[in-house]
Amino acid sequence: METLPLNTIYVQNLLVIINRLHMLLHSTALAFLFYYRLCFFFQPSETRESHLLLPWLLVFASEIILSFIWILDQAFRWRPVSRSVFPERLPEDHKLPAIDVFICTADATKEPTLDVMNTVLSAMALDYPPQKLHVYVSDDGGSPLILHGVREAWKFARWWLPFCRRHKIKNRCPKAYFSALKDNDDGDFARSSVYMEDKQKIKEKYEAFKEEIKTFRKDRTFSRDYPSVIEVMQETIIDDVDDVKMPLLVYVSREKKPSHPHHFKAGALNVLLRVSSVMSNSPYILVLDCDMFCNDPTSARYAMCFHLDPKISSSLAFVQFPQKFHNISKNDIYDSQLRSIFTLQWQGMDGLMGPVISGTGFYIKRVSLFGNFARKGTDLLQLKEYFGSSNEFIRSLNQNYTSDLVSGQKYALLEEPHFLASCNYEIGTKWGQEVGFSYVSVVEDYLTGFILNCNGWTSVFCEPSRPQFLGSATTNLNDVLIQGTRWYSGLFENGINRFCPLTYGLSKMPLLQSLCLAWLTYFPLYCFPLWCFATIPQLCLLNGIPLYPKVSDPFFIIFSFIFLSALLKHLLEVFLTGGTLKKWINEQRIWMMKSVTCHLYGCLDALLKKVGIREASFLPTNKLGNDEQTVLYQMDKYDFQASNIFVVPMLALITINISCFFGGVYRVLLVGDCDKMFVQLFLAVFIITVNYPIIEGLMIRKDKGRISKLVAIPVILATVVLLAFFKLLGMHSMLY
Ligand SMILES: O=c1ccn([C@@H]2O[C@H](COP(=O)(O)OP(=O)(O)O[C@H]3O[C@H](CO)[C@@H](O)[C@H](O)[C@H]3O)[C@@H](O)[C@H]2O)c(=O)[nH]1
Ligand SMILES: [Mn+2]
Repeated sequence: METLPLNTIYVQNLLVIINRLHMLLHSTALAFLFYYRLCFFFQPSETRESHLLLPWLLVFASEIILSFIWILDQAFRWRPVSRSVFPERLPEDHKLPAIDVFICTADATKEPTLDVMNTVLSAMALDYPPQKLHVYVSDDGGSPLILHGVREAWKFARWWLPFCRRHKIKNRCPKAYFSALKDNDDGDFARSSVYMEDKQKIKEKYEAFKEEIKTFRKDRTFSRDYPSVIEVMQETIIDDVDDVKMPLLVYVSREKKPSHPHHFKAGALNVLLRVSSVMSNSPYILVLDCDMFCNDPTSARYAMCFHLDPKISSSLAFVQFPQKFHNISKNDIYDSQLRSIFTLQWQGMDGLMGPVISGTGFYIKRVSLFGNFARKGTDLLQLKEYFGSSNEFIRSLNQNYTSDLVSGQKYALLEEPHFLASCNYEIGTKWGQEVGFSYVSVVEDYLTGFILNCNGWTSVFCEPSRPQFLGSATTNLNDVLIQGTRWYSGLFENGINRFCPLTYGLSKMPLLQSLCLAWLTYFPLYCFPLWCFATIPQLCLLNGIPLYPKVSDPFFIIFSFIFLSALLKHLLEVFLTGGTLKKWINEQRIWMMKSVTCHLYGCLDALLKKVGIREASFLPTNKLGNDEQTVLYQMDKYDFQASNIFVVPMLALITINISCFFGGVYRVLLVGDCDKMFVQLFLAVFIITVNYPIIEGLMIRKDKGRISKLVAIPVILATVVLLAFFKLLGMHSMLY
């Protein structure tokens, strides 16, 4: 029936009440804390407990930054919602709009060809009319391996797609399907012998396909200089598969020149955006990272439940599915799943203007990426300044456009796509600025989403219980921190450039939405308070300088309340999203580890980029599982075989905390001022306890992931020497 809604939205009322109550209590306590600090600074200096101002200033600055990030974070908790969809109410297949799928790959050594092809196959097998589905593979490495892989995937798909359709297979990524332990995916057909026969046959085909990809060898040339290659897979093979309806499959490797910036993934997506315009020109686009396979074929229909909903569709830019990963361990020591973002914060934004783009797993409306071109009118010259000089592309902006390339089956005529995929095409145009995915930041996903919000576009977050997409998360410390450095650099950079959410953003969207976006750009600033809290109170403890109220002071209650309220709220959120006590501790731990390392490097990188000392870079993550590392991760053992720039700060900080704790206890026993120094003693104990795995990694573990003594001993010695020096300095300054 026409009148039944395609989707519904619920406000999570209980959570709203809990959140707002907590906001009220916590912010009141924060107000008291500020009052306490300010009183100290306005005291006449003779009556002050401590003569040294600098440590107080640093600790207060840290408290200000933490409170600032906390306030921004509350915007996510203001109005969390959830949604459900009714795909069975969608119009008939022939009325559904077409979809282009963009799959990006960049590096055939880090992104195994077979896995990329599994993603391609899972996308081709989406439950959607095949003639309305067009899959484009962007290969940023220009690798013959990938091209060969795509050709083979096309051949295998002629078997795979009918098999999936015939038996209504849920798991349409062949690798995942064949490696599923139980046959729970076989559905109603599990016992039919026809199915079992078919399964055996397709398994053989898959093995042959795997073999074909494995044995293909071509010397990889690591050149950054090659012309574009575009190949449309065609129905040339007439074998024993009869008349299979196949989606379009296109391989695109854009032109690359060393002299020409290629803008990483955003650049690749923009090329696909243009090339696809003159081929299939579908109104909706699904973007996938090469490792994000479709775990469930229904996502396209689910997305259409929003895009075709007349109540929201006119301003709706995209439907975002959560990033989920197939390689997450139970306790997830690195929080590789980004729990808070995908189970909490995106629901929160969904209740406002909608989540930002998460890079992969979103269905976006093509026109939303074209900026405000509609307002520029139809002046051809102006349009060319905007979109570049391809007449064919500009014709494609017209909704009724049908490409000669596809409709006439004239795949040989690929001149226009090559022109659109060339290095020079974008020169002098608005691509990467006002049109397409943004080049301003390496986190093109965040910034493109931000700009969409600024232009008034909204989004929705769709999170069915069965994950629609599954990718590979980084699961060793080094990769986690390198990836983090790239993200936090990219995010923080957007807080200090002209797209600052609190200035530019605030003038263009509702307050709460801009606060969420501001949280995303400013949370890398955690590095400052966490470095301060791991050093300043400890050094002061060593020298008997109090920074916090005495236990007998009423303000002690305020500080304890804030500490407990933050921890318990986090614990509650972990529990409510299906986590355990262990998961909670692990999140606290990795938060500390990340804050003192990759948050710091990310912020520094962004600052250096701003003054022009550093260039943007994008190291794709490793999607090849390393067995040893995977075992460590599965056993909840931190893999400290990481770069020294990450391990050294952690070691130094834990050394400071341990030494200052013992030094502090000794001093307190000698002087008898435990009342005054209690908070600082407690803080050191807390940090040591949370970071216990570092001590274990150094003293107890014997496996490959332990901390190497060769690195540790010099760091510890140097830290202790510095501390002794500092202690002497402190005594000196107290005497005089
Ligand atoms: O020059 C490049 C670099 C990367 N990629 C592709 O971009 C995708 C994401 O790269 P990945 O190495 O997996 O980085 P992640 O940090 O895991 O990616 C997350 O963060 C990115 C922003 O930093 C988003 O673009 C991604 O969608 C999001 O999953 C992969 O498919 C790559 O092949 C390119 O196409 N060209
Ligand atoms: Mn990835």
